[in-house]
Amino acid sequence: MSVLELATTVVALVACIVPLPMLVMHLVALCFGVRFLYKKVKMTTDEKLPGVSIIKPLSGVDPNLTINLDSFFRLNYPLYELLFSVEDEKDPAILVVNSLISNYPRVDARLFVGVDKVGLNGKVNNMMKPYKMAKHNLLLISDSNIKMGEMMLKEMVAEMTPEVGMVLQIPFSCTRKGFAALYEQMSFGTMQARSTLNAAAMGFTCATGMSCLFRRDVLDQAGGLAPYGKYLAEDYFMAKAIREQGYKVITSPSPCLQNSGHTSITNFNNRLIRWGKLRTAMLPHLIVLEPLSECVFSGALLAWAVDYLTGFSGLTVFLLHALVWLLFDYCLFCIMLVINTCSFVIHKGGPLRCSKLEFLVAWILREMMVPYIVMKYHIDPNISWRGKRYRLKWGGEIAPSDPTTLQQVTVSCLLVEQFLAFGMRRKNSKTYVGRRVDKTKHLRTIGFLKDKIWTSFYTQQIPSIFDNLCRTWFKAIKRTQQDLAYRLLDHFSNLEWLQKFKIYPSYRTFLALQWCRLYSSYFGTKAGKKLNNSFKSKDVQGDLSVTPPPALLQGSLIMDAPGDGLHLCDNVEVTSLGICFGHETGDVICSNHCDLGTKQAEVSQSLVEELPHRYNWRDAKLTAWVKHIENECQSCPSPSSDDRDDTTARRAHHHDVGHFVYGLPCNWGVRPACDIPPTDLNQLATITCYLPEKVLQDKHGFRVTHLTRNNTVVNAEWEDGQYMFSLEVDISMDGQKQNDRFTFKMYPVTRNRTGVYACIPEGYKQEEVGTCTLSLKSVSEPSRSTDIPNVGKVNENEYTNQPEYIVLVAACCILTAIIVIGLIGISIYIHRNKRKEQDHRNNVLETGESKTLMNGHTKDICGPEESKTFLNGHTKDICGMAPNGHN
Ligand SMILES: CCCCCCCC/C=C\CCCCCCCC(=O)N[C@@H](CO[C@@H]1OC[C@@H](O)[C@H](O)[C@H]1O)[C@H](O)/C=C/CCCCCCCCCCCCC
Ligand SMILES: O=c1ccn([C@@H]2O[C@H](COP(=O)(O)OP(=O)(O)O)[C@@H](O)[C@H]2O)c(=O)[nH]1
Repeated sequence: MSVLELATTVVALVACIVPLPMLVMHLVALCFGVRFLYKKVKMTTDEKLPGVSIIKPLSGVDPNLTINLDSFFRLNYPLYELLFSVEDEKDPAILVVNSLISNYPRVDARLFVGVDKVGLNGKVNNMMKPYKMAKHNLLLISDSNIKMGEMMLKEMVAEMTPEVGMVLQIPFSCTRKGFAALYEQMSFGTMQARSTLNAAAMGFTCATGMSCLFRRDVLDQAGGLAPYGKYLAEDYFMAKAIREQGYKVITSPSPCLQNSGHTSITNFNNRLIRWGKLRTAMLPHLIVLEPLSECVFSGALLAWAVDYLTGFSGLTVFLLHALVWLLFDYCLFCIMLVINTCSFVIHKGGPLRCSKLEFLVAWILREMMVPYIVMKYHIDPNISWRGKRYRLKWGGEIAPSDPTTLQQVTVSCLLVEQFLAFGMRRKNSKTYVGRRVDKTKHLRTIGFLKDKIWTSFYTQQIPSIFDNLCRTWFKAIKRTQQDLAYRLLDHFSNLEWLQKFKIYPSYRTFLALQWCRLYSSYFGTKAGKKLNNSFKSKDVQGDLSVTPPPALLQGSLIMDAPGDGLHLCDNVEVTSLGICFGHETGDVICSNHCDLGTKQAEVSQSLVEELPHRYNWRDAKLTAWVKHIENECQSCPSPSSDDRDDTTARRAHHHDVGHFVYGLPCNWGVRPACDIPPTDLNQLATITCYLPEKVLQDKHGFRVTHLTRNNTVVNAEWEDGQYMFSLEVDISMDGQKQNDRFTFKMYPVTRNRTGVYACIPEGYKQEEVGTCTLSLKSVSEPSRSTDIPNVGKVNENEYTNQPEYIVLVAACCILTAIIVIGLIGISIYIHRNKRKEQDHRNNVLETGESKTLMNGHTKDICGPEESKTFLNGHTKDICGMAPNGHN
């Protein structure tokens, strides 16, 4: 046996052992899980309970934020205070918190705005103010996406015995609608639960800071909260410090229920990738241990080892291993559902909320994702978290990340916006950068203007690509669109030159987003990168991020090819247009931003007629069109006197004229309307208000009224340049105000909530607005049982018939089929090779090439068994074949 063979055999033997600790881990998780999660907690009487300060660091809103925060106002605990904190005064979460605080005047709750920067970790910075101001010694840090059961705080405090310094909740998640939510819950209920339960059983510090209660004085002895700002996994290091003070860190039997309103598989995988990066940076041995603790890797290793050592089919071993693993995971998941998720009623051995098939599909999908996730978190040390980017160092400390902080992203958007608005001309040259890329499929150059004008992107054929990229981009910086829009809006408002465009304030947000969309898709392309580089090249003078240098402002420009805006958003149609005139001084005056008002339909029509020709315009046609617009603009009233500069306009030459055309929502002048799709009882309803752009431009407030009960459920007032919302407790903002519409979520839908609604802007009468009706999809209410309230009950069909789910099932089936076929193919190939080898050996024997055999030399022909036969002088059955070729 060669050294290599020997080494391989040793590795194979070790590989055979790997599943054993995993088997132990599975068993420990099951046994400990049953014993631990079902244990009866000894509660202290209310009078003896210590006060608790609950810190809720918030950053942005999601559809479930109101329900999640609301659960903290309803805790069954005698003495506690709620300390909310946000970094940014423009954070929409402020609206949610304020409305809850006013709904629960008897709960001691405060909101802190602004951070105390003690490091790079945004969460720690955000928590510093409440940490300093907390009244009680027991502190509970609880993430924004956590929904708390009424009794959970008591349960956690009950575990806080004198020798304990920190009590953690095992991460789990609420049962929510959709396959992505099942995927998330299944992942927490299997792989993560296995590790955390094992860690708890064996006394490891497996701190997850989503929900952790600790003694402030103990942490203060270790320097307080501030030192943890330098880590991203502050939870792990805080737990470590508490242990080092001689206190125990233990786990509470009630899992922490994450209940984010945005569930998507990609989002969740990105979270896993982020966490994986943190764990392996602070505990490098997990680089090896984590993959080994995954079914796919340990199964593959075992399959190979068994095949190598015994020749037994690796595929069979792999599938059997996966089957056993699946059964363990299934049992653990059932155990984790000990809490009838989110109804907060102990429900022993809770049933699966999905069919076994759905569980299987989610499980297979997760297992198939594992190699991708593991690979991803080893590739890139940069981390994006809630709009901030960090670079991880070994040991767990963080540094500012390489490029693309939010600031830079914003600036890049701005670059595009300037690029779009002003065209891009190299200094002292007639060549426009845009021409270099006009051959790509994303771009078109308006025929005859080619030499002068760089046109915008051709979006007609790729709106969905734009959308996807845009979404990815927003996700990457972990900001809601609304959130980002606020920032951009802010940024835009400060640009003097942009103000000259007189873009309606409410509409700027939309434009900002569209520009960013363009940015994200365009600079993602090869051509875009080139272009981006030329932006940076020294050919271009001036600091583009501030104000365009005069040299760039001269000449023709076009902001958007006529009609392109139409395709960026479903409900947008070109109704407003203006003309920018190049001025002798190099300044740009964009005048005649004409409110087309009643002419809207007419002008839209004329544009629509132009659309087919828009890339083949002749000079004369353009001139005619410009004239037409000018005439239109002269005849319509301007919104304000400084809005027009007709003198300059008329002075300008046509070749200096560029057109900017942008879309306004179709319902510029139409009456306000709303929409509520039919919803099941106890489920989530979506109320969408469609407000005419005019209303938004004039900064009217509006209210959503439940006409059937004559009750206003949402009140939006325009204050300090933004809408301030007062929402009923079961209503939350969707967080995605789109252009002319606002979406609100109502949860849970009760019978009282059904009926007719209207979104009524200030100054409108009820009769002037459209109404919509919240009706129930299914009439029958889910059955109630006495011991298990139906709050957490999920409709049996909840997971089915969803496109995402069906696509995933299909994808899983196809992938599984490919893998199985692939493995079978490999097995057949190996088998055939073995057969060939065998045949070859036999041939060798037959043709007598191996005369050595007769002399008793056996090497190189057969294995040891056959050799023996030969040595014994038997000529039969050598290598399974008689020398004469017969068996
Ligand atoms: C051959 C068998 C070997 C077995 C090896 C076991 C490998 C363990 C595998 C996975 C560990 C999973 C740990 C679960 C935690 C998952 C969540 C997570 O990673 N959270 C981190 C980040 O949390 C967020 O950070 C920002 C903060 O603000 C947020 O609020 C947080 O939620 C968090 O930092 C995690 C810390 C725990 C790391 C310790 C992991 C040690 C696990 C050892 C368990 C081994 C037990 C079995 C031993 C045989
Ligand atoms: O820069 C940040 C990042 C996070 N958080 C808060 O930290 C908590 C955890 O954030 P997230 O849910 O994104 O973390 P995850 O659980 O995904 O690790 C939430 O309450 C956030 O509002 C914050 O205040 N500022």
